[in-house]
Amino acid sequence: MAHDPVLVGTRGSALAVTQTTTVANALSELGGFDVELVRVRTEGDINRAALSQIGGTGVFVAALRDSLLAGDCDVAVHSLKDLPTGAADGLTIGAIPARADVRDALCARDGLTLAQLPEGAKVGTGSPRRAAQLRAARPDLDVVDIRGNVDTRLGRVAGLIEGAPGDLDAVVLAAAGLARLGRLEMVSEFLDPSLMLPAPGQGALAVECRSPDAAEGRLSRALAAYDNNAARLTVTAERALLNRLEAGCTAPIGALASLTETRLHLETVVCSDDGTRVMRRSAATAVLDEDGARALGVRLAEDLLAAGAASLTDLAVS
Ligand SMILES: NCc1[nH]cc(CCC(=O)O)c1CC(=O)O
Repeated sequence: MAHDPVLVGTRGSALAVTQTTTVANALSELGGFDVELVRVRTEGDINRAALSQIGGTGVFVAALRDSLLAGDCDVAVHSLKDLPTGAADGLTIGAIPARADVRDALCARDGLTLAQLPEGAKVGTGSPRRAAQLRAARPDLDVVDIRGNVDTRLGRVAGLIEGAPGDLDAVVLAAAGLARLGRLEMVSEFLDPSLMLPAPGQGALAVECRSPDAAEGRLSRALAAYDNNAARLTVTAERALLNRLEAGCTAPIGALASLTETRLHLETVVCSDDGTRVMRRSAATAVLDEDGARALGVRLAEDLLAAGAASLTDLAVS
């Protein structure tokens, strides 16, 4: 070998390894280099306490970033929705590949849809955003707070996974994660974004690298070729909105941008935790570059704040 392999950092969960393998193979193909996976154990994987007690989902990201900065890996692959919106010193997002299905999916017993779930049905989710929108759509549901990886969650649904003692009627998970794990057959309904607006960045991956490495060399060429313009613009708008609201990935906030040939459109929802109050807004721009996307997100966030969004949930707004 003329060159060392490019080291690709990943969390150890089945979903993370699947995602990272896809990314590593694509980069290898585009850049004509060998790749090697580096598994990084994160505090979020080791400590099963409530995420809010150990510093939010940022704990999944911090160890990967440390590993990048220490030179233990050359790129790290994250689920974009788990990546805090603030910049990390010395690091940059080198590529955002084409986005997978952005929707949330209901995985219910007996193939039931949301409308078909019986009154008072128990639906599991660990996400305040999903909980609030579920309650808004079906105030009678018993929304149960759950944690764990995708298979653990699916195992909580009665009769869904053989041998698992299901105690819930349904769970809500990201369609993208289920697809990557080959678990789409568990889905009883793909939830329309008009009912369940996804998390900012849902369905997208981020390939993070050291800032200088994004600018030159074999890795930068592969990253630039792997980057997808529609994914980058939509995710940039969604994250700019979240950032301006100074909210993290655990806030009851949904956002989804879409790109046509002439416009970038952004829709958002802010909910009270109990789902009794819901504020939905949208905006669009004809400026189809990253600055335009960022400006759109900021403008829509400010529109929300002016309309009193901070009274719905705990936004640390300035
Ligand atoms: N917070 C966990 C997480 N982070 C990314 C995904 C997979 C889907 C995606 O890439 O958005 C999931 C699982 C889920 O929400 O069901």
